[in-house]
Amino acid sequence: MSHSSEPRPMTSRRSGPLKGVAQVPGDKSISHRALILGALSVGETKITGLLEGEDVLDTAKAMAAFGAQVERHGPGEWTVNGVGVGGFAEPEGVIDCGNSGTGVRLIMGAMATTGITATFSGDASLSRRPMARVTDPLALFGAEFTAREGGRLPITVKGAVDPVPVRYRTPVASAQIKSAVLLAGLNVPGDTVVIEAEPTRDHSERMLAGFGADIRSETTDEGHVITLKGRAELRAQPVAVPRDPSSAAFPVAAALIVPGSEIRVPGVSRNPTRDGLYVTLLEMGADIAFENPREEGGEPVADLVVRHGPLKGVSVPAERASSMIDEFPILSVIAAYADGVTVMNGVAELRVKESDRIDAMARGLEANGIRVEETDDSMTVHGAGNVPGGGTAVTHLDHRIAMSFMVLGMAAENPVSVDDGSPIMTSFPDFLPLMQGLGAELG
Ligand SMILES: O=C(O)C1=C[C@@H](OP(=O)(O)O)[C@@H](O)[C@H](O)C1
Ligand SMILES: C=C(OP(=O)(O)O)C(=O)O
Repeated sequence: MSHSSEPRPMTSRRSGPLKGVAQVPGDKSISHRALILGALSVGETKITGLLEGEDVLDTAKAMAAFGAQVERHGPGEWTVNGVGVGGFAEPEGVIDCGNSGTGVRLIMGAMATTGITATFSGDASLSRRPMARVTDPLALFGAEFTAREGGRLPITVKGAVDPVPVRYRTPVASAQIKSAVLLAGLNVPGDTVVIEAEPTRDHSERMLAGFGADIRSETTDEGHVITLKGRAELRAQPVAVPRDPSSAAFPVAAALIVPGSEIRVPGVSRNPTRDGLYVTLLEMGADIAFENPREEGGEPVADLVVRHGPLKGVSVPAERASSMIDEFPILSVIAAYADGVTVMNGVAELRVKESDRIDAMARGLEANGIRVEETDDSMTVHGAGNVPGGGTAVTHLDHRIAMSFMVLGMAAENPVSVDDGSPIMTSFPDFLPLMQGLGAELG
């Protein structure tokens, strides 16, 4: 589902106190993985709470194109009857991954060690993003690639017929690179090893173990080392997808900045590899309680209770970046309402997301009266406690930029607009009604 719809301008306005319960959607990272591992398993995988955003629906279509039987039974309820590790059929058409870096990179990994050929494409945003970061390690298994200039999509992958195991150190902190290599390693004789300097989100490792793969993670002098035994047989498993902490960040941020707000966000994943925003918000003095901590679908979850209150600027250390990599756009909005300066360090990866997120946030915040400084790998927001607003931000096909500026407007002196809110459908299809239901004024 490449993003071809007409641009949808949106505006948000200063809102009264936000109140109520925000039922945010299922986790996007876990939803992709549930569909892919379901397709690589023998038997029927029942998924509940699947995110039905465009990114994940594109992965569902891709799994069907590779031969899995993928069916929707009701909201968030899906089944996947898999073809087993190594069982992918050659797809007839081009695999269009739309706006999704996770989708295209993980699926390329999953098919790179099967002896089939497939061509992948994406929308204008995905076609600008670097793919050599996955095609380089996948080539070590013996797969071959034909890419557009600069290693960009569209890319044709000729899977390795006799793949060899790989030991790979990721050059940047990226769960997508790690996951692509591990998924490729499933159909390889012997151990595939991924070494990362800093641990990144570990949903692939958790879910692979749940589906019966022999996988272990350890911290050694080399770093965080993950070892997967290949030629695994995956067994279908039920997957209950927890709610997405990256999506929860938007109503949470809105409640923190709109005076008088108090909201509840139930069942949000508190996986420590995803928790950096919440650690940072507590350092800023945010009033957030984590109630009923429990385990759901193999992930720690809690109910968040969030109240408006004063916030102060902080310095976010570079080591925390990977545990909140998608939350810097919304953190920069919260920082605009805080007292003092917020510095975000070690965030160079933001430049190669759906947009250059440092540039997109800096330009949009400036257009709304906020002072921002940037370097190659940092961003500094000067909070003054109030936001003039009145500007229009350009979203560059980036859902998180669109939602961040919609939240900015909810407490600004003047309305805040975006040129195109349609990319929100990739990760948070109910964003608009959910925020309106809490009392936010946007549309
Ligand atoms: O593995 C994943 O599901 C994701 C990993 C991150 O990307 P990188 O691996 O490029 O850091 C993140 O930004 C993306 O939204 C989802
Ligand atoms: C970076 C993101 O997703 P992806 O890389 O899957 O496009 C995101 O959702 O913020």
